[in-house]
Amino acid sequence: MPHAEHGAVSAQVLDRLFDTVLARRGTDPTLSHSARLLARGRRKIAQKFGEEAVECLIEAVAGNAHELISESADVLYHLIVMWVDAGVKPDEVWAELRRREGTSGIAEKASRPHSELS
Ligand SMILES: N=c1c2ncn([C@@H]3O[C@H](COP(=O)(O)OP(=O)(O)OP(=O)(O)O)[C@@H](O)[C@H]3O)c2ncn1[C@@H]1O[C@H](COP(=O)(O)O)[C@@H](O)[C@H]1O
Repeated sequence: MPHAEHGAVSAQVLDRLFDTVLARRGTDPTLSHSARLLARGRRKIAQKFGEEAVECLIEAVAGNAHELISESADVLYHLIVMWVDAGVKPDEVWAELRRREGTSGIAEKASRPHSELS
C-alpha cells in the first residue's frame, strides 16, 4: 500500500488491523505476536492492554506528543486483540460511536437514571 501522507490514512486501518489479528488467531505463535498474545489468554491480553494504556497516559501527562502517537497505536492494537478474544466486531463499536453522535456527553449523563449517576 503506498505510504499515505500523515493524516491521509483513514480509520479503515483499524478494520484491516482487526482482520489481520483475527486471521492470526490459532497460527504459529513463534511467527505472530498476535497469535502468541491470543494464545496467552484473556487475562494476559487484558494485562497488556492495561500496560499500554498506562504507557499512553504517562506520555500524555508528560506532554510528549510524538511518544503519545506511538503509545496510542499500541493501545489500539491491544484493544483490537481484546476484541478478537472477546468476539467483538469493529462494526459494533463503530455503530455505538455513531449512535452517540450529536448527543452531548453532558446531556447523555444527565439523562441517565439516578442510580447510574454515581
Ligand atoms: N500493530 C501491531 C503492534 N503494536 C505493538 N505490537 C507488538 O506488541 C509487543 C509489545 O511489546 P511487549 O514487550 O509489551 O509485549 P510482550 O512481548 O507480549 O510482553 P511480555 O511477554 O514481555 O510481557 C511488541 O512485540 C510489538 O511489536 C504489535 N504487533 C503487531 N501489530 C500489527 O499486527 C500485525 C500482525 O502482527 P503479527 O501478529 O506479529 O503477525 C502487524 O503487521 C501490525 O500491523
